[in-house]
Amino acid sequence: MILEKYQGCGNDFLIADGSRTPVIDPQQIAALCDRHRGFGADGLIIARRDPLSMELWNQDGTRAGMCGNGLRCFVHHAYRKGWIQADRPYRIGTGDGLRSVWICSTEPFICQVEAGIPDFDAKRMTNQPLLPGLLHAPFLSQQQSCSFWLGVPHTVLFTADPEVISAEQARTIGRHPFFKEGTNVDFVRLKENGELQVRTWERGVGWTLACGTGACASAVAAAIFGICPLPCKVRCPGGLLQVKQAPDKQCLLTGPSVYIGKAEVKVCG
Ligand SMILES: N[C@H](CCC[C@H](N)C(=O)O)C(=O)O
Repeated sequence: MILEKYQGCGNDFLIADGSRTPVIDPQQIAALCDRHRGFGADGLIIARRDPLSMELWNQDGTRAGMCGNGLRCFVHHAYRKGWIQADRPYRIGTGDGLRSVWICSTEPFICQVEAGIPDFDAKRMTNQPLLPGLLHAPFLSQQQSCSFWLGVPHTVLFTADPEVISAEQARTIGRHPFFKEGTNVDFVRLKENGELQVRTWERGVGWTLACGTGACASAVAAAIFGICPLPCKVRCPGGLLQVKQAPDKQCLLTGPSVYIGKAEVKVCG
């Protein structure tokens, strides 16, 4: 099996061609993504040409419906393979529905993707009976935060310094039983230069250098709380992403991606 590696702002993915890849199980995916005993990546994407679609697996072998940076890396891969051209938009199937994508430039490779329409229905996030309105997880009562679906579950917390949060603190929120499928957790601060600083603890991974849907969720939450308007720039530990929102509320994520190289691996079934 051939694996090709890409990264978008340091969120890195192994991409396997779905038409040639043998069936790989979650344990094999976790082994390939292991940073010490495998190739190392935040996730593995099974890419298909006909119809254009991607399937995302997290580093720990769990499945996720959507991934903003993974979709940007998929677009880069599809362009390199000649599956798509740079002159028009395409629709890509994901586990959370179809998404439009546009290539902005090829050297460096920059594309814009639809990350998702925020869904504020609390029932997507929790089975707990709640009052209508923006979901604020009750166990986070001391912090300015909200939880909603944006392709995958997100909880955005505004904090004085995202860098000082421990993995333990983040994991406690991300795996809290209040959330029926867990949640990605985005720690956010408005910088003096107007950018949003975002550090994301991802479900199935841990801290990542960037999270595309997390950048969008953070920007949407910042606009709701009146912290900064959209469009905005999101500074992740691994680079800069741009987020805007279309009139239909679809979040549009723009950023760079880099092709790293390929590896051949024998998967024993
Ligand atoms: N890194 C991704 C999100 C992956 C989602 C995953 N960690 C989950 O929800 O299980 C992004 O750029 O949007």
